[in-house]
Amino acid sequence: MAGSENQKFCLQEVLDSFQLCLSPNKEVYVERYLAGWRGLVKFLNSLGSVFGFISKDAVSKIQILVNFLNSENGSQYATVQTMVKFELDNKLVDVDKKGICPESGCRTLLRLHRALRWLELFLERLRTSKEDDKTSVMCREAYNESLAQHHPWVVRTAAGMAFFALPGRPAFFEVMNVGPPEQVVAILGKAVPLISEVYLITEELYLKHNLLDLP
Ligand SMILES: CCCCCCCC/C=C\CCCCCCCC(=O)N[C@@H](COP(=O)(O)O)[C@H](O)/C=C/CCCCCCCCCCCCC
Repeated sequence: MAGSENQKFCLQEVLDSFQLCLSPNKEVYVERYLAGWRGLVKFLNSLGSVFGFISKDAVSKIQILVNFLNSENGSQYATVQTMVKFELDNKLVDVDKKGICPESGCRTLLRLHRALRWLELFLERLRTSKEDDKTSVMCREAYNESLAQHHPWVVRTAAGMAFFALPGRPAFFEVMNVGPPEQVVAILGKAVPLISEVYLITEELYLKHNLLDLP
């Protein structure tokens, strides 16, 4: 993973990772899920240092999960489903909010899972946007509908300031490195349902085990 966040962004790679992260029986492979996030972090890094605090947080959460994957219990972290079962069975999750296991796999993945909902909402807005629509507005609306509800004022304020630094839609599409706008829209048309499916599978699993508000 070293240095991979600084390589050139490729949306197709991100799409492939999220596609490959679903097993035939709809389990979510953690390694592929994280590969998708690493690709997104590359994109964020290419937008400039103003997004550094966001990228740093995402990288640290990816790293926590990579450490679990590389640990002696690594095989239990192969899919989100096996991770949830393993951590719950072994009381490694702070379900009673007592401050134990503050960095469990379940709570760490939950943070990325909530961010995936932001991504889904943002990409859907981008897909249906017009040439002079503002990416900062699309990003803020998607954030307010999702992640913002889980962030304290100070994080919401910092995020809100960073959104102003987003490039306009044409420059944004260029950084996406996919081709002309019609091609960007077409690839987004594939990406959004895929991301939505991964999100829904994880959401249902977390809901079933009452894990959606882990501290
Ligand atoms: C396909 C190309 C277009 C889209 C590319 C999007 C690239 C986005 C890449 C990464 C997204 C960042 C994911 C952020 C994860 C945040 C997890 C989180 O909620 N962390 C907070 C809570 O953690 P704990 O304290 O409980 O451990 C933490 O406090 C957050 C700190 C940083 C601020 C997060 C703000 C997130 C704003 C949404 C992302 C905006 C990116 C804009 C780029 C288009």
